[in-house]
Amino acid sequence: MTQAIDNERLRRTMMFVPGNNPAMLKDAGIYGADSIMFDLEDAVSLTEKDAARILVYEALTHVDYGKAEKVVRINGLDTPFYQEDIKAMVKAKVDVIRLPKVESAAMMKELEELVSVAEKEFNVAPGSIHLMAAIESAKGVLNAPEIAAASNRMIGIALSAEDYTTDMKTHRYPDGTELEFARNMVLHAARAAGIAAFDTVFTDMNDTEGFYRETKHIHQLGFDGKSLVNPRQIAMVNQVYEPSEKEINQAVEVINAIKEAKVKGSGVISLNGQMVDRPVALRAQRVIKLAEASNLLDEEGNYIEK
Ligand SMILES: CC(C)(COP(=O)(O)OP(=O)(O)OC[C@H]1O[C@@H](n2cnc3c(N)ncnc32)[C@H](O)[C@@H]1OP(=O)(O)O)[C@@H](O)C(=O)NCCC(=O)NCCSC(=O)C[C@@](O)(CC(=O)O)C(=O)O
Ligand SMILES: [Mg+2]
Repeated sequence: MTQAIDNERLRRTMMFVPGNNPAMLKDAGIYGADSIMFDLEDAVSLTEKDAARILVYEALTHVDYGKAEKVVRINGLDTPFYQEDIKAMVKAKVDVIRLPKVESAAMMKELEELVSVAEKEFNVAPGSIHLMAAIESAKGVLNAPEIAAASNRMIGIALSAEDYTTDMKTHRYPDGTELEFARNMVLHAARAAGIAAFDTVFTDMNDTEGFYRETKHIHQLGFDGKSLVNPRQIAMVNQVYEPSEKEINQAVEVINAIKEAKVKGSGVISLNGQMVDRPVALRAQRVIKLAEASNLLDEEGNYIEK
């Protein structure tokens, strides 16, 4: 049985941390990323795979990462490393295992099976380790809907544009046109399966303007957040996802109107002449969650200026 997945959890920022870098592993929790993604795959050279696995295991079992969600990107199913990776990460009770280069639901099912076996072997609560898939090829994009629905352990799927654009025989352009189809497929597949959607990494640390433009774009599309490679990117993503004063005040009004209607036993709510229905209420709840994460609400739940 899978343990409950918090689909409303904020996952704006999922920061890669190379698994072979002890200093980065030790400090990864201080930057305030919603999720920390320890990497055993492409940030680690072939000769360091075993050492990185041990380092990440030690970090997961000894370092306090506070409220951050702990994710590990293991090596792919076409490598000699993934079985040992799965065993070690399950034993360390990581929150989420991210499988790279996923092209089919069968790959996620294979991962699920191995995780279940490891949970038994290491006496870890059955169903407590959650999963996510990285979509990095044309085949993966076309199969995104079945991948997203492959397991009830899934928390989300992510687009990985560096490998994807290579597979598509192109590269990344500033306007991102080459990613639009993939972004929309990943997003729709995630939403249809009721899980989170993560946009790809942005690798030019000096192009702040380009990073801001891309983050605004994926926020508008509806992504939950982005994979990141550097702590300097966290504040900008949080800023883009921060609701405005107007949005917060409207959300507070909606939530208060719903509370009032409940007290009166009324099912239909009218706010300033507008009917408030379920989608409006759900959007308001998300705005409140984002406002809380940005410390923009006081104890009574009203907007406070920073
Ligand atoms: C980019 C750069 C070299 C820049 O270095 P810089 O030296 O200029 O960084 P600075 O800003 O100066 O660092 C200031 C302070 O922050 C510390 N710090 C920096 N980065 C930190 C971090 N990540 N975690 C914790 N700590 C960190 C640093 O140690 C220093 O600490 P201190 O000395 O104490 O002040 C560095 O960030 C870095 O290595 N990033 C991770 C790269 C990585 O993981 N790549 C693989 C994942 S992508 C991939 O595989 C493609 C993909 O698969 C993706 C998909 O699937 O989505 C696809 O296909 O698309
Ligand atoms: Mg990749």
